[in-house]
Amino acid sequence: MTRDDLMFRDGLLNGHRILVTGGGTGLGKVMAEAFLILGAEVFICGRRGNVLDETAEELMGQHGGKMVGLACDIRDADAIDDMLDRIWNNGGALTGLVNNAAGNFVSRTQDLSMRGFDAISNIVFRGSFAVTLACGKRWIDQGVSASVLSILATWVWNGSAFTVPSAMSKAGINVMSQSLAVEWADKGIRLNCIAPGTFPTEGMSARLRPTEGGSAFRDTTDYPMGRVGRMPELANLAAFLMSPQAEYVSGQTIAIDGARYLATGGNFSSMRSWTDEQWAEARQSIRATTAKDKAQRTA
Ligand SMILES: CCC/C=C/C(=O)SCCNC(=O)CCNC(=O)[C@H](O)C(C)(C)COP(=O)([O-])OP(=O)([O-])OC[C@H]1O[C@@H](n2cnc3c(N)ncnc32)[C@H](O)[C@@H]1OP(=O)([O-])[O-]
Ligand SMILES: NC(=O)C1=CN([C@@H]2O[C@H](COP(=O)(O)OP(=O)(O)OC[C@H]3O[C@@H](n4cnc5c(N)ncnc54)[C@H](OP(=O)(O)O)[C@@H]3O)[C@@H](O)[C@H]2O)C=CC1
Repeated sequence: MTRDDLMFRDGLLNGHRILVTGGGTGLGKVMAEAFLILGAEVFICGRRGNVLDETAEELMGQHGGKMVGLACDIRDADAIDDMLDRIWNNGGALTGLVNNAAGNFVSRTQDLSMRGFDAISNIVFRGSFAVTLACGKRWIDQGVSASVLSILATWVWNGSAFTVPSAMSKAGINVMSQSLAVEWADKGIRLNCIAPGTFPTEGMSARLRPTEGGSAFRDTTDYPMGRVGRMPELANLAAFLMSPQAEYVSGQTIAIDGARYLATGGNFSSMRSWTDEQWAEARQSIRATTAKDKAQRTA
């Protein structure tokens, strides 16, 4: 992304300190980059320390500023507290949190074990709540104003076949955000959500279109605009919601999907025609991706 991709003035986020969970890759990385360009000090967390370090180095090399990678598994409340202590003790309070980290894979629901359900919901539902709560307690104690942005999916409105644990978890975070927007409004804490349509990333393609390799998302015939999302489009919306100029916006969930959800539902219902063999192939491919990523985890 270049400076010209952003619609905001220089220094829009000067003085802000923002944590992006899952900020080492994909959408989180792009949002972290936009915040960095606009002057924020940015913290990114994830379980693969090397990925975080590479991202922080790459983006500071391109744009200057300060980005810090912190290895942390958001399923672990103690690890979250340690991470926040390190941030708070090195320069003060966060002023923003982006709940972006997620786990997901396509599966027929009858093929899921409870551990499979937990693998997703403990990151998306429990993990996002845990980080929001840990930050919220600190902000309320110290009287700090802050903005929380959670990255959902359009299926919070219509569900999503074959990604049921993710749909349930994202819907939960949607309701959390609406609830806390009211409960914490007089503390100066705002909560909003973005429901992105398709923004191709390695992490998502490998788990949601596991058998298509590089050809996933090349066919955009059922996309009303004839294309998938462009990363700077998402980054601009995120920067707007994180900026103090958006102070009166709270409790909202904004779709950015080129009207696809309105046209087609925007989810995975076409997988109803998959055979047992296709599901077995998908599962094998997803497992191989998870094993490769696990080998790099440091948290
Ligand atoms: C429009 C697009 C919207 C995008 C949304 C996104 O979120 S994109 C974001 C995409 N990015 C990411 O997802 C990034 C992060 N993702 C990850 O870390 C992994 O993909 C994770 C979510 C599996 C968690 O890892 P982990 O180390 O916690 O998990 P583990 O390996 O220990 O397995 C735990 C259980 O899950 C079971 N199970 C696993 N696969 C399948 C399957 N295909 N089928 C059925 N079950 C499956 C496995 O069998 C086991 O249960 P068992 O057998 O013991 O009863
Ligand atoms: N790409 C798309 O089209 C869409 C994406 N989304 C949402 O956007 C967000 C980003 O997805 P995307 O960029 O595509 O996928 P990625 O797989 O690139 O991003 C997920 C990130 O979350 C991190 N993460 C996963 N589990 C944990 C954990 N327990 N603790 C800390 N970090 C964790 C991963 O790092 P690590 O494995 O190192 O921990 C990774 O950096 C997700 O919330 C996703 O649901 C929503 C709609 C569409």
